[in-house]
Amino acid sequence: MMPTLPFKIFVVEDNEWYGELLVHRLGQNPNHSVHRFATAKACLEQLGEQPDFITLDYSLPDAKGEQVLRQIKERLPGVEVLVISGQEDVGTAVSMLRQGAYDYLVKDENTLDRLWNIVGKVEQQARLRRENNQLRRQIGARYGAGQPILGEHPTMQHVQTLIAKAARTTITVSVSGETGTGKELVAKAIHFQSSRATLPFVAVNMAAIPRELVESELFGHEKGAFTGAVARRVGRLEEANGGTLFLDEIADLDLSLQAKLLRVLQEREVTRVGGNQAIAFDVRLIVATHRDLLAEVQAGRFREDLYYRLLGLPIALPPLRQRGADVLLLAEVFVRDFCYQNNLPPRQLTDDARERLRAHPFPGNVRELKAVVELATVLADGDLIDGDDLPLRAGRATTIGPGSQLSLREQTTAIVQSCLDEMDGDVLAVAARLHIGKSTIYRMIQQQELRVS
Ligand SMILES: Nc1ncnc2c1ncn2[C@@H]1O[C@H](COP(=O)(O)OP(=O)(O)OP(=O)(O)O)[C@@H](O)[C@H]1O
Repeated sequence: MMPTLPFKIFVVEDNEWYGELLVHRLGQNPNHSVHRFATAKACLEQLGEQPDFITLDYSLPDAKGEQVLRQIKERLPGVEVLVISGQEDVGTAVSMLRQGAYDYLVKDENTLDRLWNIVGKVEQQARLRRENNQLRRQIGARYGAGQPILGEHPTMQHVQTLIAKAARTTITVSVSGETGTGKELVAKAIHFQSSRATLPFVAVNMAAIPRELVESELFGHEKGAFTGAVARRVGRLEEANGGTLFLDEIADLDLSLQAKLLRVLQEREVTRVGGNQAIAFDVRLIVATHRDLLAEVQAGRFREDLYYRLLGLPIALPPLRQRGADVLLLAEVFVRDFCYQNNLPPRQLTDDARERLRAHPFPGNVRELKAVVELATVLADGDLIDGDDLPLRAGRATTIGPGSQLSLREQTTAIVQSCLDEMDGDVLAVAARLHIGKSTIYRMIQQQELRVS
């Protein structure tokens, strides 16, 4: 049985006698916590208290009902607002209901009874919603939504700190890192640690959708908008409403669509393809890319204005080969989980297997490591997983030198990093050894190209 939280009601009514009457009636339910405000301003200032229900007098001394309702709905879209008016006016009633009011009552001898019934109904709906949310949270935690991000390397600890900070607000987050470094996992972690955890998490991979379909996938379309649009389709943005939209491989978005996305994000309204009605939405945006987005901007392939709109809080995931002993920690957890899920007796990595894992560059990062150790677990004959059981392919060359497939910039970073590691993070000594400016090294550290353990 879930605990019953008090049902918080705000009564906004400037007539003191009538306001107290409402407070008294609503306070007869011991589970109600009722507060009265005589002005719109006083109520709006206290919205941070997250009321569950608001009764709003249409004619307040400092604002009209429409204005107050709009401001309440902008800040707390989920709260139900009941408008109470001194006189019957069908036009006003319709307009308030259109703006999202729950109901419209005229002050008469039946108001208190009708109010009591309405509050009872809203309270029951809110309780069911809370229970539903709690169950979804539990299911989410059990079935992967709350999958932990493993890693003890300082760079990964820093990532964890940034995730926790990002989760506290709705700031846009841009995650970067090579393929398989865990960008989607980070996006999910932010979502499931945030207050939106029980609302949708919608992931869209820009690289996976045919170019001509991206627009309707994101923004939706009306029936008949184009050949093949046989029915109306809600876009992914609308689908994510209230929750989080994760746009993976954002650098693959066409320039023309970049302009449209920017407009939609700025206006917080989307119009389906072939439609003419703007639909307001509220989503937290997380974007990811394995490319250097700034370089894409410089090359003219990504709009600068969109880049700044999306940058928000940047989280850079280091490649697995730069996470030291994390590779072993991850490997052991993957082996243990795989054995458990497949009813196999527990299996251990031999020293030889551990050494080979440490030495492998893992161009496919954590995804590759997981596949490798899971296959090795299947291939191993006994309780031990030996080096020869590991299907390690000669991956992308990461060595430094003329034959390397790394870019000049990546090779430079690798050289400076290895010197930094060797010299225990002594920037001045590294600068002297490599004949480069210390500020260059500090800048690379600040931009998280280098790490100092
Ligand atoms: N730190 C980690 N701890 C545990 N599992 C991880 C970690 N990082 C990645 N994984 C796992 O590795 C796999 C790949 O992760 P994910 O899909 O998040 O990577 P990605 O960077 O989004 O990849 P891509 O660039 O190809 O889209 C997933 O199975 C994920 O659960």
